[in-house]
Amino acid sequence: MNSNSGYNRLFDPMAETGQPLDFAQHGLGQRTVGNPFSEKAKMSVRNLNVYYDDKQAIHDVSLDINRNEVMAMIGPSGCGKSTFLRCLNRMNDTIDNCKVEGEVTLDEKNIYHRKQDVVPLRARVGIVFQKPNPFPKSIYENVAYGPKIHGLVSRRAQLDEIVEDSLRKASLWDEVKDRLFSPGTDLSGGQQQRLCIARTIAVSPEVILMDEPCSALDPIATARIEELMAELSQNFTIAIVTHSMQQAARVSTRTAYFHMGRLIEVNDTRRVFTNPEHELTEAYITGRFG
Ligand SMILES: Nc1ncnc2c1ncn2[C@@H]1O[C@H](COP(=O)(O)OP(=O)(O)OP(=O)(O)O)[C@@H](O)[C@H]1O
Repeated sequence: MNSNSGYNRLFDPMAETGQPLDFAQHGLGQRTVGNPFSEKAKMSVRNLNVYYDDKQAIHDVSLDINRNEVMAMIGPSGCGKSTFLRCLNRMNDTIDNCKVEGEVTLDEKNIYHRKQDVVPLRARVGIVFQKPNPFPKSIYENVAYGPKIHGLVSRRAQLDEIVEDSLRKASLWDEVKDRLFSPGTDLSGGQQQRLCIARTIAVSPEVILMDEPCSALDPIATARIEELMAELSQNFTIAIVTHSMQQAARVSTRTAYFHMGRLIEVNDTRRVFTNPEHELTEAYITGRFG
């Protein structure tokens, strides 16, 4: 990749003009490089634009997320990763000043269709947040709540089975099996995050969204969650936003690089971290900005 003044300016877009970089002027952001599309898509996003009041946070993003893959979303702070992720299960609907345009499909059905009920949608596309947020209820109730409200069980024995199975899949069962009726909030941060993952799994989602799920955790708890992601990807489709490039490299099969609301590059994770196609991706992964 050549070094020239235009290229160098990309590393510090504010430096010369004091204005955000004009992507059109640099011929950037007109088209995502790499492989944003796939024939095995579980979810497809087309021409997504997202605004907070008049400010545009996502610009014309199109991307497919495959069945049983772990897709990592990376990029500098404020580039729109979380906004994009929240569009995948309409969590942005809960933000008053947020407007979403474009199409997002799950198994080829538009999730923004006016007849789409968001409650079953969010059971099919679950989300785990940055900060573990167990309900102020017992460990058991945290996991049992979703299956109960979604009417997935009719008998107590069935519920017990789902709770145990979900806690096992979240790699937490052995640590909590003797204290299922103590408060979820008494667990350590890492255990609470695994409890939140168990809660998400309990309603049999097809896709799990994770928004920086390890940022509040220590390295040991982080390693547990990362191992878990590899196991979960055998049964679920996972999209994860992470600030940690090491984490993206460790857990994901494909990586999407966002920059100032644009999707710059999507490629196999190994390719992104060893031989990125776009100069902006290269600048980011080599630590020249972000
Ligand atoms: N509720 C909101 N109201 C107004 N602007 C918002 C809101 N949420 C996000 N934004 C803006 O939208 C842009 C994208 O934010 P977003 O949180 O999606 O980025 P991000 O890449 O996830 O950032 P970070 O890595 O810092 O979490 C930013 O400019 C942010 O300030």
